[in-house]
Amino acid sequence: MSKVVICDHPLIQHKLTFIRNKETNTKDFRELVDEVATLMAYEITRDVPLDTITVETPVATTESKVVSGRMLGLIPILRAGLGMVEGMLKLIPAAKVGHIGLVRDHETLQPTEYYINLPTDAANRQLIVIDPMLATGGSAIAAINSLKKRGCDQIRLMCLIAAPEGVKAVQDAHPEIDIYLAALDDALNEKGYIVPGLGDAGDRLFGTN
Ligand SMILES: O=P(O)(O)OC[C@H]1O[C@H](OP(=O)(O)OP(=O)(O)O)[C@H](O)[C@@H]1O
Ligand SMILES: O=c1cc[nH]c(=O)[nH]1
Ligand SMILES: [Mg+2]
Repeated sequence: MSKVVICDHPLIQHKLTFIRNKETNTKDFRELVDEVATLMAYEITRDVPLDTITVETPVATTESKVVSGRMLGLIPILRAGLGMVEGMLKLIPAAKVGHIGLVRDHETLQPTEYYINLPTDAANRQLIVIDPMLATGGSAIAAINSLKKRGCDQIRLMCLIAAPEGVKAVQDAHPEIDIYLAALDDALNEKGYIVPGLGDAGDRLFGTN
């Protein structure tokens, strides 16, 4: 079974409080999501393989580490996943970015894919699917299905906030996928929103609705 990692660094938990607060305006919300994405990028890349190279310091020649040639790819789920991309690229500037557009029907909660554009070498990359919200899990599962259909098999999932229902659904559908979260919340409400959550991530990021 995969692991679920809660990135509970104090700075992440602090910023998440302001992200949750309904009084936080769009500009601050966007900046905070960006900052938390940077901090989570640090955690999700903790196990990337390293190579050893020789480097000359002003004092001596020494062996030192660099991130190995293994390539990363970021796959934000549109729209809300976009809010986390720049923050991650600050730490992983060489990553390529692919996009999957999914929208969840407000009544049925079923996701529909309306767009996909991946790096041509996506199947050779370690991919990180990014979405602030893991609610029923339908969108994350659909995104991972889409990636697997195109030959990608190195995939992990990164979300700000998840409901237990969403975590279980992803684990049932894709048991090998590791999930990185800033918080695991209590439940879903009758409208499919995470409680306590943060509301509609896309609307809060882009000022819609
Ligand atoms: O786990 P699920 O039940 O599938 O719900 C989570 C999805 O819902 C939201 O997207 P939404 O459909 O609102 O699209 P948007 O990002 O364009 O607002 C969110 O960003 C996730 O993609
Ligand atoms: O709470 C939720 C659930 C799904 N999508 C959101 O943006 N928020
Ligand atoms: Mg939305």
